[in-house]
Amino acid sequence: MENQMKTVCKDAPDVLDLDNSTLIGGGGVGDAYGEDAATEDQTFTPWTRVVASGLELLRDPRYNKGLAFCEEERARHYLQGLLPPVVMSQELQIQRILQNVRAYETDLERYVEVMDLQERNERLFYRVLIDHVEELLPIVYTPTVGEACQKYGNIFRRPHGLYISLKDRGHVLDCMRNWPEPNVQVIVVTDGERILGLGDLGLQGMGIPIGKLALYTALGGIRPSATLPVTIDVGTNNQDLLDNPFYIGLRQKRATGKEYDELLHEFMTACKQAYGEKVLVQFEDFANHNAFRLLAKYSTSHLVFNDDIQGTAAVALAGVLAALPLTGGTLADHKFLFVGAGEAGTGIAELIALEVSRQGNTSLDEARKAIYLVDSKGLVTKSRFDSLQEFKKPFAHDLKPNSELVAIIKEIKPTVLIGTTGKGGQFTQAVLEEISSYQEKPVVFALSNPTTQSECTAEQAYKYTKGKCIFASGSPFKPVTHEGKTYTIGQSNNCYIFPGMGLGCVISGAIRVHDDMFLAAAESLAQEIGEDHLEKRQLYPAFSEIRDISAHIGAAVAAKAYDLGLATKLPRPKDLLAYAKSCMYSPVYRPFR
Ligand SMILES: NC(=O)C1=CN([C@@H]2O[C@H](COP(=O)(O)OP(=O)(O)OC[C@H]3O[C@@H](n4cnc5c(N)ncnc54)[C@H](OP(=O)(O)O)[C@@H]3O)[C@@H](O)[C@H]2O)C=CC1
Ligand SMILES: CC(=O)C(=O)O
Ligand SMILES: [Mg+2]
Repeated sequence: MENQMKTVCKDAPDVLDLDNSTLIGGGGVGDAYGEDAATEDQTFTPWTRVVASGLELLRDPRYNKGLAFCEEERARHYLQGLLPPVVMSQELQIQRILQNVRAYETDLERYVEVMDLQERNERLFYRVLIDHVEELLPIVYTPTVGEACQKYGNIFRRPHGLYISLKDRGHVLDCMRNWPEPNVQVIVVTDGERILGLGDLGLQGMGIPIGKLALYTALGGIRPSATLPVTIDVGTNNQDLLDNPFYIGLRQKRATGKEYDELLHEFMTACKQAYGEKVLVQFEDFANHNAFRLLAKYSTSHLVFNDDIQGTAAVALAGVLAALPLTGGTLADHKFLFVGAGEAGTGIAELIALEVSRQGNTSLDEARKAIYLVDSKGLVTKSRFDSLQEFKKPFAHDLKPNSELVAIIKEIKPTVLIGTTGKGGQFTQAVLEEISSYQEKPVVFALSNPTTQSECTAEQAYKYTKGKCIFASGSPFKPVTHEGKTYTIGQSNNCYIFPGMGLGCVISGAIRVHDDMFLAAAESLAQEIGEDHLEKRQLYPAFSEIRDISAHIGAAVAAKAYDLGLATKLPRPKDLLAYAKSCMYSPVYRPFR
């Protein structure tokens, strides 16, 4: 039985590791409950292990099987009379759930239904999600999760995850200790300031860490009990939310400066205190003025990465690598134009430059020369150097200022156009016509999420380039038929990367995340694309294959961690892929004794 125990008393031992029946943080050997270690003037916690039964069992989502409890289990666990007489297989339960989900009129209703299931019967939730991932990913993830975050206060039913606010300063660790799971391995944390391309949603951004971690489990096989979604509430500058009576966060403007930094630091420190050195912390949907500096600050002391900067970089690089057989040439033969020069844009730009420099044995600066950025003020040029944010400076070119995208494309003639603006519709008809006027097979990625913020739709991309482009998007689009040929739209979304990245870190016991681990993840993902995919211009594999793909990515990431001396799980398994697969959580019902 997984234990639910936690330290609630200052004088009691710090961390219980009941799997090993040893005490970490004080006390004698085998003194798992801290009784011997406590002196007479200290209080200690009277720990008990309880076996869930009866209604408690039915109400515990980790163990509940609903109507799937068999007769013997019902008898043994005091469930008789608490359930209707029918015993239903998990397969039939899945069919019933799907029928209900499909009957709703809106995707938001489907979201509420599916997330309710997560709160009721965790294994059934993951079984349905894994077996029907292509249908349900757009519900639990982009685009629907965006709408859910916008309306989170209104659809709020039960708390899920950890809410840490400015009010908790000085006792963040206590908040973390209130979380019932002692063996957390992956934390996804946001402060809600840049939720997808929807801006500042404050505490309502919580839907994102919850959704991302559901994918860590469903796509990457991380145990649900090892995942912890966190939202740090420092207020919001979204006036509509502040005025909304149903808003669930602090009703104040965002804290900044020292106040912000101290809370974040307390949180980062508490992560390690509560879960040890090797807990993976994924920064998610922070605004870029915090994202880059938090990543720089904590990447040398913690196992952290920023999904929007680094995860996105790996998935986009994988897509470009996969497109090379169609475009011809090598990565170094391409010229890249990024429209949107923030976390996603410059993150991808840097990883592409790193890959080019590795492949060609050239310097990073040399590789960056083929990469151009456009931000809200126009082309990133040397003339703007002094006022540019640090992360844009390496890509400033000696060109004249220009804020007109078609004119910029005319001048630079990129072969790869990548949108990461968070602003829908930037790839207009004129933009798409221009890039296809000189390029036989332009690569066009519209990466902004959710669908409403996409730089163009898949249909527009194929229509305005007259079927020439090789297109991918951040949110899902249905296949497009243009002049009799049907194109499958690959979803260039970091959800292809972070589950495998997490798996790789966990199975190797990695202590730090290194850029080479993202290169390894990108190369592994690109290898999944074969001629049959390229025939349909599909740059990413089907999500139905994703668990196997995550295992491959996990093995590649772990291998890199071992090669770099960053892995602590020794000896290194001989067959990392088999090991990765063997570690993955599977949500089949377990028989209870
Ligand atoms: N597909 C995927 O996996 C991912 C997609 N994304 C999506 O990418 C988008 C951006 O995210 P992120 O990079 O973190 O956000 P940032 O805020 O860090 O960056 C946005 C960038 O877009 C620029 N911009 C805004 N409006 C325009 C415009 N009209 N023309 C040109 N540039 C413009 C901004 O300019 P300025 O610097 O001047 O403000 C900024 O450089 C979001 O929609 C997000 O959902 C993000 C991560 C992963
Ligand atoms: C996918 C993602 O992380 C984003 O849009 O922010
Ligand atoms: Mg994100």
